[in-house]
Amino acid sequence: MFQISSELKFKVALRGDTLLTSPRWNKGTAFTKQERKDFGLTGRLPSRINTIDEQCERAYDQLRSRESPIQKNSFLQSLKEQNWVLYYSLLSRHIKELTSIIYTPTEAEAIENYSHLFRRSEGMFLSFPDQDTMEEDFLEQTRGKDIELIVCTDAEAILGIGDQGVGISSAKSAIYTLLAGINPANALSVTLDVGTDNETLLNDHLYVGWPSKRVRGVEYDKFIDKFVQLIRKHQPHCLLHFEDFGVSNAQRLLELYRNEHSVFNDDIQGTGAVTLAALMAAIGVTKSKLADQRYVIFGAGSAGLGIAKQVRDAIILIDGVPREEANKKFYLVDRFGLIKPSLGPNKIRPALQEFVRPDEEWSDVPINDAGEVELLEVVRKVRPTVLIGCSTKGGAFTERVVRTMKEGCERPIIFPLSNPSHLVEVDPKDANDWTEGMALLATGSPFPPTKMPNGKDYVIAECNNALIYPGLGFGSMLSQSRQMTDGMIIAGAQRLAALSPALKDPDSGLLPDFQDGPAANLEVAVAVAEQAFDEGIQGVSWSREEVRAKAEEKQWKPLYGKYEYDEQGAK
Ligand SMILES: NC(=O)c1ccc[n+]([C@@H]2O[C@H](COP(=O)([O-])OP(=O)(O)OC[C@H]3O[C@@H](n4cnc5c(N)ncnc54)[C@H](O)[C@@H]3O)[C@@H](O)[C@H]2O)c1
Ligand SMILES: O=C(O)C[C@H](O)C(=O)O
Ligand SMILES: [Mg+2]
Repeated sequence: MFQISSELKFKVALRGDTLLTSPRWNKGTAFTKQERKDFGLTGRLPSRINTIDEQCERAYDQLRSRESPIQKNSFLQSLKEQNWVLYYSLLSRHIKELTSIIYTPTEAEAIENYSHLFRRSEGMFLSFPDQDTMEEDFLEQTRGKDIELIVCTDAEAILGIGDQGVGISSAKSAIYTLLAGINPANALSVTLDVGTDNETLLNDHLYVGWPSKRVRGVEYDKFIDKFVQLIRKHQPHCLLHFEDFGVSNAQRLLELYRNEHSVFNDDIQGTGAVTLAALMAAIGVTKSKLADQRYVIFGAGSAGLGIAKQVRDAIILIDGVPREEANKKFYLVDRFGLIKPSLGPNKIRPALQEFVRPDEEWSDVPINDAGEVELLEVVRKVRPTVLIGCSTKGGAFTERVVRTMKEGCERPIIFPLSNPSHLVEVDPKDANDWTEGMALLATGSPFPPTKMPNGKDYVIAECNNALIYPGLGFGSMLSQSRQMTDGMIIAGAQRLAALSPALKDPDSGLLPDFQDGPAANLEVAVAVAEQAFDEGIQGVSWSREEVRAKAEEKQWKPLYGKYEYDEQGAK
């Protein structure tokens, strides 16, 4: 339980209703008698003074009275708008249960219904038609603030549910606070509204975003560039986290900006890192090496390519395999089947080039009516030891695919990572049954444990980038590195893999449980910051030995401090 710390003291300049309606400073019934007097609250609050424990108990009771996950999500969203300490304190007490409510999978439903559930805006909205005032609008909200983190999205590829216009995903930023202790006052989520191609939204008169087709091409690039340059100018030290951009922009934008600023693409790098950690744990169980695996990746979008590159880089670094040879261990399959040259340039993004398989290799393999090599045929020929799904195609790993894979290897490593839950490529229970309990499994959304043939529970690891991106980001913010390098990301993944419960008990989950997300992300952050020192790119004056202490000291905790009224104080 959190204690009220007598050490935390704040000078606050808000009074009365403005204080009660500030989620950052509001304490509700926890304001002390003295504070009520000093801040003009005595007549505005009922008499009894509650502790944070009592407030959490009340809020949890109210939450439980909501039946469906989306109702609970709305309740928690309101709570966040009222009182940050109470919101994060409640989440911290029930991390596993409530992460699935504020984040994956329930957030998908909240995002899809964003315009209808809309009550109060959160974060920043920068809309294409208002780009002339972008700088003023940005400064209006950020002037005088120390913004350490900006999570931005253009919402073209939200989870696996596609283009959601301004269906904001502020949960990513909340997870930074919950799992890595980023001060919510120093974080900002930004929606870059460049329109939407989602017809349902365009035809919905309650849609709150800019009701226009998506801007693309040069105009889009200029708009994004204006935003990035604004950040470089006014918040040069902040981490810029890109989330859920469309496949044609995600990798491109990352490459464009990653050497200029501390930029991070979660779907590419966060997913690559958490999947690498889960794979390291899996090969720890099978006592093999990353370089010994044959990888089939189904869905060659941001996540699929991010995973391929991350694992390939680890094979080079850890197993000492040359790049060309490492590339050959991967088989990428997308909506047009196996990625091979005869698909033509329109179906192969330039970023995929390194992983294109030669046509000759497949001349003896059956093709479908469209001339494509389907997943089942790839699995038959390759006999993969690792099968990863990030395709948004629920159920794509059919019984035949899974059983065929099992024929080719003793312990198939199967990670159906598409979110939300209904898009999972295979239900882990089925994958477990079809492989007689031999599969090593991890999913993107949370799933309950499944039974092994011996009656034991098998824990399904949640291989979601939330288990690592808060730590990666925190490590970079802590060390004030101007870049998030590949070395920093691999260091974070290795640290997470070392925490795998499966290394002690092979029937345990491949990754730490989400309940342990804060501890895991702290370890990741420490590893990342230490690596920044090793690479000599830290921007701080303290030493590498102090990393852990500095990390612990910097973490924001959901605690009420003592307030003193001061006209020059915080607002
Ligand atoms: N577990 C995690 O941490 C995590 C992280 C990122 C993404 N994801 C999930 O992975 C999925 C993809 O995300 P993304 O960011 O890469 O999206 P994306 O749009 O960049 O990529 C999706 C890819 O899947 C392909 N695809 C679509 N339909 C297909 C089909 N029927 N068969 C084969 N391929 C098909 C698309 O052509 C595209 O290349 C989403 O469901 C997302 O929620 C999970
Ligand atoms: O948001 C998530 O749950 C993970 C990932 O970023 C995704 O796009 O699915
Ligand atoms: Mg994402």
